Amino acid sequence: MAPPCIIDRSRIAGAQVKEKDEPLWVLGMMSGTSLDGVDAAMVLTDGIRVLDFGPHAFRPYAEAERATIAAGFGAWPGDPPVRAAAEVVEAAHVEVASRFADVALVGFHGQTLAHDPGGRGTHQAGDGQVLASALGLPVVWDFRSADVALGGQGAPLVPFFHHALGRRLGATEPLAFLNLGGVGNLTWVDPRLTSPEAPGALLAFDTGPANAPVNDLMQERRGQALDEGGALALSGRPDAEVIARFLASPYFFKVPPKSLDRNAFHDLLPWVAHLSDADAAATLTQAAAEAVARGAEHFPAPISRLLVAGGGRLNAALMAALRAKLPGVEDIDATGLNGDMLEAQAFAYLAARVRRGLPTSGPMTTGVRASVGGGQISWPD
Ligand SMILES: Nc1ncnc2c1ncn2[C@@H]1O[C@H](COP(=O)(O)OP(=O)(O)OP(=O)(O)O)[C@@H](O)[C@H]1O
Ligand SMILES: CC(=O)N[C@H]1[C@@H]2OC[C@@H](O2)[C@@H](O)[C@@H]1O[C@H](C)C(=O)O
Repeated sequence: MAPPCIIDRSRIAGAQVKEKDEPLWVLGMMSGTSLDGVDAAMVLTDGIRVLDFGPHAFRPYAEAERATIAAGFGAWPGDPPVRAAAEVVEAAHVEVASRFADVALVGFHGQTLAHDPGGRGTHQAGDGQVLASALGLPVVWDFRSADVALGGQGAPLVPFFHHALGRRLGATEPLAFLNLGGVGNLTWVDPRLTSPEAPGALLAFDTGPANAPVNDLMQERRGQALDEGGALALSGRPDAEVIARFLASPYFFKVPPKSLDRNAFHDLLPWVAHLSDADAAATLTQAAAEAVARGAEHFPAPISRLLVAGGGRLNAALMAALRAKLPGVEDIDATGLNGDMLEAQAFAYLAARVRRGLPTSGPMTTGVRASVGGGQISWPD
């Protein structure tokens, strides 16, 4: 059962009749591939500029909730485990959203259970109408389907937000944003171009597995969720043969835009089965950095700053491996942004774009044929 909603409803009616281009406080929520929990963050935005950042919260999944969602990995709408997974996702989001006041609009990503853009499509568990009814707020959700329907990868979607951030930071030359979640994704941005839709403004794609393989290893060998700080990886040595085999994977020879399912590199663990815990962790961590370096070869022009967001930036072994391979690697927190909340903030920004009818992806971010606005809006009953 969702807790009572404390959202200030007196403000909502006003928000809904506001001019579409007026800035709104939007609550964005993301449940990422690592299944640690729900990130929620407020952004003041008109869907073009990022004007301010508001409060944020993290709502971890309990062990039983995580197991229920994980049982739905690989499942498609209508498959038996999906209903239970979606109910957990919806309840957790309602619970965390209820902690915020003065929300005018919600951006709800949901939890990706399966992603096969060239085949069955993409599937995020969680129904935006359930949230809209429970919260009494308009909710933008189902951000990826329209892009996939038009031939796009449906991911990554954060790049239009990265473009807005590049401009907010006052950058005057190309820079890149790297997200190190369960999967990695990289966005090259030219902030001199005012619109993310302008040809040459962006190039984005998933780099490969980031934290997911090392998390899986830690779970399997040590019963731990992650390699805290990268300590285990730092005590080992990467295995060159495994790295070479990894880099021979067909994914690295695909030209971007391209995207990955969390489990796309599931076969990595058997490849390190013969290694000690430390060497296996070092190898999987190095592999994530090598994948990013391969990705950077696709940049249309050199960059001097690579801003790293996502939980992987807290892994010292991963950051050291990246710095050894690429110039300009910085923890994005050093710029004043919040590397833990970037994806949640992105879905706030994208929700504001959907509300205004603006595109959320384009040929150079998802490979979609033409710029497209994903997302549907559900209204409170
Ligand atoms: N202190 C830490 N030390 C090492 N690794 C960490 C630390 N904190 C987080 N991580 C790693 O970051 C992961 C979580 O990152 P994040 O929250 O960015 O992923 P996500 O949003 O769930 O995934 P995705 O971006 O792929 O959807 C954890 O599962 C862990 O592997
Ligand atoms: C299908 C899906 O949910 N993909 C996620 C995943 O996690 C990271 C990477 O793979 C990225 O493509 C995407 O998430 C971010 C938020 C995005 O769409 O930009």
